Amino acid sequence: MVEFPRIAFVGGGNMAGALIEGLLARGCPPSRLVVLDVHEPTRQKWQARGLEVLEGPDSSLTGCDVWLLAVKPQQLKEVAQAARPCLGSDTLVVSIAAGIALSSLCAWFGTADHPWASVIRAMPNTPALVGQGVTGLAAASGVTDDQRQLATQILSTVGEVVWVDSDDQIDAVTALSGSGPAYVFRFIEGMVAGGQKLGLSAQQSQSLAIATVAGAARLAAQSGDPVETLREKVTSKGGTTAAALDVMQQRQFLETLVAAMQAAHQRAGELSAEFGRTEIGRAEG
Ligand SMILES: NC(=O)C1=CN([C@@H]2O[C@H](COP(=O)(O)OP(=O)(O)OC[C@H]3O[C@@H](n4cnc5c(N)ncnc54)[C@H](O)[C@@H]3O)[C@@H](O)[C@H]2O)C=CC1
Ligand SMILES: O=C(O)[C@@H]1CCC=N1
Repeated sequence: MVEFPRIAFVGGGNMAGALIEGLLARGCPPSRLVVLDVHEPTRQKWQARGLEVLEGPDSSLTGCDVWLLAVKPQQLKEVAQAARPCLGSDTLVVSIAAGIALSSLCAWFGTADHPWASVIRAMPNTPALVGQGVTGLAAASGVTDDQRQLATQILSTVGEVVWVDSDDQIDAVTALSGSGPAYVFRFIEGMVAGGQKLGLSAQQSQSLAIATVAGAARLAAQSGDPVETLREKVTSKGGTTAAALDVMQQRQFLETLVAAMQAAHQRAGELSAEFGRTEIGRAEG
């Protein structure tokens, strides 16, 4: 990125932290970043890193090119209502909140008659913290190509970006890669527990499990082979891997994973129904 845009993080918690650390690690000057957070220790933490911090919306927000909304879905509507008067004429609003639809965001930042056009929904994940994230993005119909490029530039500082065609698909992205690191961590926990049961120490099991997951992911990314082929290459006929995979199949490992993702997807829809109502834009429009 030639020049970093000025970005306001609305909510400076875990996920904003992953993105901020990623941006800083990639050379974004702290002076380009603003954090608005109601929690004083969080503000102090970012202030100590050289960022401008705000307790509530003010004109500093108006001067930012991008607002990156990183509060909980439950808080977003109220936050939008409070911050809306500070929008600049060209502010790009990027929300990472799970489940909150583009149509709600456009209504909250604009009015029922004139929804805010410049809204992007993004779903990053926590490996952003180490520059290995992946973010799914969908844009409201009024977003310009330059604004898409701006969002791509920001999120690609912390990993890959994948644009999808519709808002609905962001709920699927959430269930796959947004929540996905937790599935992988659970998988590693299981491998560590298994290693210990078989006589390895916790530390040995953890080193072996993490390196195996990281190495297998890299092989899948770099090899030209489909993952099915890679799996088959590990699995000798009548060997140890086949014995393990048989148990996984008997215990419906794949079906369990798919059902878990469906539950995450369903929860995204519920968050939208519970917290994505659009009355603010109507009432004040
Ligand atoms: N944790 C994850 O892996 C991912 C989370 N997300 C989304 O990111 C968003 C944030 O999640 P986390 O960072 O995990 O939550 P968090 O609880 O760590 O951060 C939320 C922050 O918002 C602040 N806050 C609360 N009310 C506020 C207000 N009225 N004005 C300003 N700041 C306020 C809190 O003090 C806190 O620092 C959520 O919407 C979540 O759906 C998206 C992708 C991945
Ligand atoms: O659990 C959640 O709701 C958020 C969204 C994706 C990851 N964490």
